Amino acid sequence: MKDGGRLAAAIDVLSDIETRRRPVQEALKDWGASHRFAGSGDRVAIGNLVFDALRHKLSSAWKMGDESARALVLATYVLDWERGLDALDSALAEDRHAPQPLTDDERQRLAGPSLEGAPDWVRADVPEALWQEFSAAFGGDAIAEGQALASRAPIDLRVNRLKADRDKVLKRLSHINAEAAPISPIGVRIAPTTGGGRSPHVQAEEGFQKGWFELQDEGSQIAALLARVQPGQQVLDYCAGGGGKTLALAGEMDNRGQVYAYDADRLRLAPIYDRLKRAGARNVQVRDPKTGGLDDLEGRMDLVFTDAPCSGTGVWRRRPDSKWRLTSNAIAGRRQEQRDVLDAAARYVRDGGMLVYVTCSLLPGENGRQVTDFLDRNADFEAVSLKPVWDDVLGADAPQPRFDENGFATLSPARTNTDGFFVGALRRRTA
Ligand SMILES: C[S@@+](CC[C@H](N)C(=O)[O-])C[C@H]1O[C@@H](n2cnc3c(N)ncnc32)[C@H](O)[C@@H]1O
Repeated sequence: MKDGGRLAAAIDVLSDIETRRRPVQEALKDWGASHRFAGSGDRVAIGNLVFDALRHKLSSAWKMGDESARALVLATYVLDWERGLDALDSALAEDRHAPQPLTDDERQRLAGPSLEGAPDWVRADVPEALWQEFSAAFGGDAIAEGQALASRAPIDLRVNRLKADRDKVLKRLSHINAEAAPISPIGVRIAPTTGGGRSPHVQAEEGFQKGWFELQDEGSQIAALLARVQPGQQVLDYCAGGGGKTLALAGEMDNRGQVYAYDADRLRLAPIYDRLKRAGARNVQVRDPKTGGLDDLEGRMDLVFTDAPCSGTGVWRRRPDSKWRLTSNAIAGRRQEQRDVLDAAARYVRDGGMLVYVTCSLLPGENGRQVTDFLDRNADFEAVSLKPVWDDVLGADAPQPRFDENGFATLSPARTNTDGFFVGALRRRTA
């Protein structure tokens, strides 16, 4: 396919997503199934156009004076991909499957794109309904944070210390330009592609199959490292889901001690079994909510890790469609779940043990406020500053997250070049 056909396809897929409110991957898959002649390079380019158009939906619509799928895709090609107007004219002219030629208005807007007069949330590409809370979190940096959340994310890998070290993984992945991640001592990073570029398929690498590394954003790795788990400890991962954090915690324990992986939704736990096997993590016991309760763990855990359900505002780089779907009802629902999770998880912490609360949200109501409300309800817990832990585990010279007055940490794309994560640490006071 030529660029004209790819542009037309991206417009079709984006219209499908917008009009039928379909998940991006599903709409792309359907398009692929009904256009079998398209090569894999075409599919990648079309997918990239759609994802990038969603990332910059508000600012592109403002520049174009039009929020149609056509306007968003053309703006992505000319402005975000920096192909320019001449390339677009050729693409539209050379292919009979291409979209209609540019109108005078479109040409004018693409030639001199302007955000003049645009409100801050449009400049930041953050939904208007969330702007008040989002900007309260970041003050003068809010627009820069929104823009960083609208960029492409790198591929981050976590080296599994049970089976490999970072040098070994870097050597094996040098052909895909893997580099040491800037903050996590066990992180490996592959820079994001640009334009229609294809990301390497790291799961096809021998090192992945052998369990030397896992796909995991650097922010997620850091959240687990800040819990500072030690070999020999008793650990409960209370919202284990598919096991991303469980594996990261187990990777620090040298197969000594015990990790209990629990989730209220047994279907979410399903992938954990294969992942644990591949990683060689032998000290993890999965507790299925249907068959294995947690009563025997009450008051016994050195660390309870709660990677709570959240709005996912911190991972908009990777799931730009979720940004435009978020409703205030959904966020209110997550907040209630977070409160329930904290109250339930706290029961398992021993005297002097730690409760670590994590979200991939950047909204204060799901983060610091949730934890301080918990502290108000539970006088037997106290906040523990993560600042000294950060300096000790990651180095005082490493880029710093935002620390609030309790020493809770907020990582973000603009600040730490990671996904957005909140980490708060609490200790149960000794009697
Ligand atoms: C952010 S996800 C966990 C991701 C996972 N830790 C990882 O790193 O791959 C949040 C999880 O919390 C679970 N959850 C929600 N409410 C819960 C509850 N009351 N008790 C336990 N788990 C709960 C959800 O099923 C979901 O899998």
